[in-house]
Parts: sequence; C-alpha cells; structure tokens
Amino acid sequence: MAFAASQIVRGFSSSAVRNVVIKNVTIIGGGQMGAGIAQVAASTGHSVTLVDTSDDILKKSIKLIEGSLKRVAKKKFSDKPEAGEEFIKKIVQKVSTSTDAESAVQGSDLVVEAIVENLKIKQDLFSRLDKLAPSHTIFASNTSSLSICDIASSTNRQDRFGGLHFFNPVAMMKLVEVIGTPATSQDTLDSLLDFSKVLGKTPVSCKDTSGFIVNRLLVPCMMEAIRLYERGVCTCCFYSSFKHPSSFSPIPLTLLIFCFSNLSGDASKEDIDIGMKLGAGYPMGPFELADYVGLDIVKAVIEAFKTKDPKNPLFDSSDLLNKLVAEGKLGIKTGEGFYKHK
Ligand SMILES: CCCCCCCC(=O)CC(=O)SCCNC(=O)CCNC(=O)[C@H](O)C(C)(C)COP(=O)(O)OP(=O)(O)OC[C@H]1O[C@@H](n2cnc3c(N)ncnc32)[C@H](O)[C@@H]1OP(=O)(O)O
Ligand SMILES: NC(=O)C1=CN([C@@H]2O[C@H](COP(=O)(O)OP(=O)(O)OC[C@H]3O[C@@H](n4cnc5c(N)ncnc54)[C@H](O)[C@@H]3O)[C@@H](O)[C@H]2O)C=CC1
Repeated sequence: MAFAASQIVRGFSSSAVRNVVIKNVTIIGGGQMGAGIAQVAASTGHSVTLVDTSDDILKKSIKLIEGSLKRVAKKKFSDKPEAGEEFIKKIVQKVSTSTDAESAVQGSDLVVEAIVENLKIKQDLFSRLDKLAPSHTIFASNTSSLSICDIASSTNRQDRFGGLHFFNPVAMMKLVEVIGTPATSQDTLDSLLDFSKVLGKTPVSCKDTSGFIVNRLLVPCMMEAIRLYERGVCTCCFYSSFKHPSSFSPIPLTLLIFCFSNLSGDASKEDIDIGMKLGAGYPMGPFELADYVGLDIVKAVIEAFKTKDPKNPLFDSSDLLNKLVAEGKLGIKTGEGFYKHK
C-alpha cells in the first residue's frame, strides 16, 4: 500500500462540491470495515477521524489497524523491520479517534458511515450530522444492502450523498462500488470515484439497487450454500433445541433414528467450502466467508433484501443462520459461527 499524496481537486462545475479537496475524512463506525477504511485512507495521506461509541471500542479499532498494517509492513519491509515500524507509526498517527460524531464532522470533506446495518440508526446518524457538517461535505454510506436513497432521505444534502461500498478485508480487496441515487450530483459521483482511485482501489459504478453488483450475486449464492447444508442438518433436533432449549433431551429413539437418517443427505459445510474453493476458484468457501464477514451482517443483509423483494425465494431466511445469530455466534469476531475459531 503506497503512502501517496492524496489531494482530489475538483474541476470547475457549479454544484456545491466544486473544488472540494478530499483531505479530511471522518469514518463513523470503527468495526472491521470502518477500521479498514480508516487504515487505507490514512495510508494514502488523508487525515482521518475515526468515530465510535466508546473509547474501548476505538482502542480495539486502532489495534485492528495496527494488526493489518503489521501484515502489510512484513511484506513491504521484509528486510528492514525498523522501517516497517516507522511506516506503521506514521500511518497510525494520521488517525485520530473520537466518540463525538457531531464535532468530528465539522472539519470534514467526506464522511463515510460504516455503522450497524440498520436503516433507522443510519438515518438518525446522518440526520444529526447533516445539521453540523460544512455544506461542501460529501456523505457516503458503506451499507451492504440498504437503499442509499432511503438513508439519504434523512438529510438535506441528497445531491452530496452516495454509496461507497468497500469489501472485506479493505486493505486487500481492490474493489469499491460507487452508488448514485437519482439525486446524487455528477460532481459528487466524480469525487467518490476519484477518491476511490486515490485509495488505490478500482471503482465501479452502480445504481441504487438491492445489493448493488457484488452482493446481489454473492448473497444468493451464500444463502443457497446455507440451505444446502441446512437440508442435511437434523431439523427435528434442531427445532426442538431452538424452540424448547430446556426440553431438548431425552429424544425418543425413533426420532433419533429418523434424525440420523436425515443427516446422510446433501453436503457438509466443510465439503461445500472445499467445493467452491477447488471447483469454482473462490478464495474462501461460503461458510468461511460468512464467518469472516459476520453472521449478524449476513442476516441483516438478507432481511433487507427480503424487505425490498418479499416474494423472491432467493432471499428466504435461514433458521440455522438465525439460530447462530441469536446465540451470539457471529463468526470470527465472537470466536464461533459456522466454525469454531481460536
Ligand atoms: C458474502 C455474502 C454476505 C455479504 C455481507 C456483506 C459483505 C459485503 O457487503 C461485501 C464484502 O466484503 S463480501 C466479502 C468480500 N471478501 C472476500 O470475498 C474475501 C475472500 N478472501 C480472500 O480474498 C482471501 O482469503 C484473503 C485476501 C482474505 C486472505 O488471503 P489468503 O486466503 O491467501 O490467506 P492469508 O494467508 O490469511 O493471507 C495472505 C496474505 O494476505 C495479506 N492479508 C490478508 N488479510 C489481510 C489484512 N486484513 N490486512 C493486511 N493484509 C492482509 C497478508 O499479507 C497475508 O499474509 P500473512 O500476513 O503473512 O498471513
Ligand atoms: N462485514 C463486512 O464484510 C462488510 C460490511 N459492510 C457494511 O459496513 C457496515 C459496518 O459493518 P462491520 O464493520 O462489519 O460491522 P461491525 O459490527 O464490525 O462494526 C460496526 C461498528 O459501528 C459502531 N456503531 C454502531 N452504531 C454506531 C453509531 N450510532 N455511531 C458510531 N458508531 C456506531 C459499533 O460500535 C461497531 O464498532 C455495515 O453497514 C455493513 O453492512 C460492508 C462491506 C463488508
């Protein structure tokens, strides 16, 4: 990742974002995506303010950034560890943290939101920030599945509002989807496209449709994988343990035999993962990816798709996914999801 100069000077147009220099970036939400976006923005010379709800969370965000930068530095400065340390220090210094979003946006050219995948919470946030951010400031959401139009409707700057959808892990994934609504100005879109390039990413443009490009294709594939596996899971044991956790045992013998016979169908999650890696060339299988992304995010995404298109069976929910989320098994971030992680 290059430590490059990073000014974006806009051209001569008449919109409110004329001559915006995207120099100061505020990222709201310091989880896996917000921390990754902050890292990449700081690595390309931007001044970054990372906002979350508590100092403890923000400490973890900085640890995430340092951990990822160590991996970058290990490769970049393999024979010069001291230069690697200096590289990390310089980038981390470009990131300041805050729990006060309203103050943080006041000196900001661009606000990128990467908080919980919930329309109401995102709208509340942007509605508050809209009153305090300078008029030239562009707002962008990193939402995976919600409508940018719906989120932007909580503000009075719909011409300066777009989607900026990064991929996980942000440091490694080269793509950014830039999403415009009918109200987004061309200057705003150009600014977001240019900003993505300055970050060293390849931007693609997409209209404000469910899942944009990548998730519209990836999410149905992941849900099909879960359903394929779920069909092999003993549904009667599964349902009884889910709905009546205290009355799970003893299971009558006949039911147990029926359950074991059910287990022989379809495929294991391990084999589905191997299949998609070796047979389709995916870097991670769908269950590995679900654990990596976070099962709470996958669940929120599929629910948002279902809300927009209730009759589409591709967007049906999964009892198994819902159960894991209800148990707090969210994947790598909590130590267990479809798999156990040490
Ligand atoms: C999807 C349906 C649900 C959607 C829900 C919403 C989600 C969204 O809205 C959009 C999304 O982000 S979808 C997810 C997109 N991401 C992917 O598909 C990732 C797939 N995995 C990969 O590309 C590689 O496994 C990956 C690059 C991660 C790792 O590479 P490898 O497999 O070769 O494994 P490693 O040995 O761990 O890594 C090799 C080297 O890569 C570097 N690296 C990896 N992670 C890094 C990170 N986080 N930061 C910095 N460097 C990193 C690193 O150099 C590493 O070498 P070591 O450090 O020596 O291990
Ligand atoms: N996990 C993934 O692979 C991807 C997620 N996304 C999207 O990015 C967003 C964030 O996802 P993750 O980083 O995975 O989630 P996460 O759960 O790791 O992080 C979210 C962070 O936002 C903070 N937060 C929640 N409400 C807040 C508020 N009102 N103000 C400030 N901070 C607040 C939380 O404390 C948490 O640290 C979601 O919209 C998600 O759909 C997009 C691409 C990939």
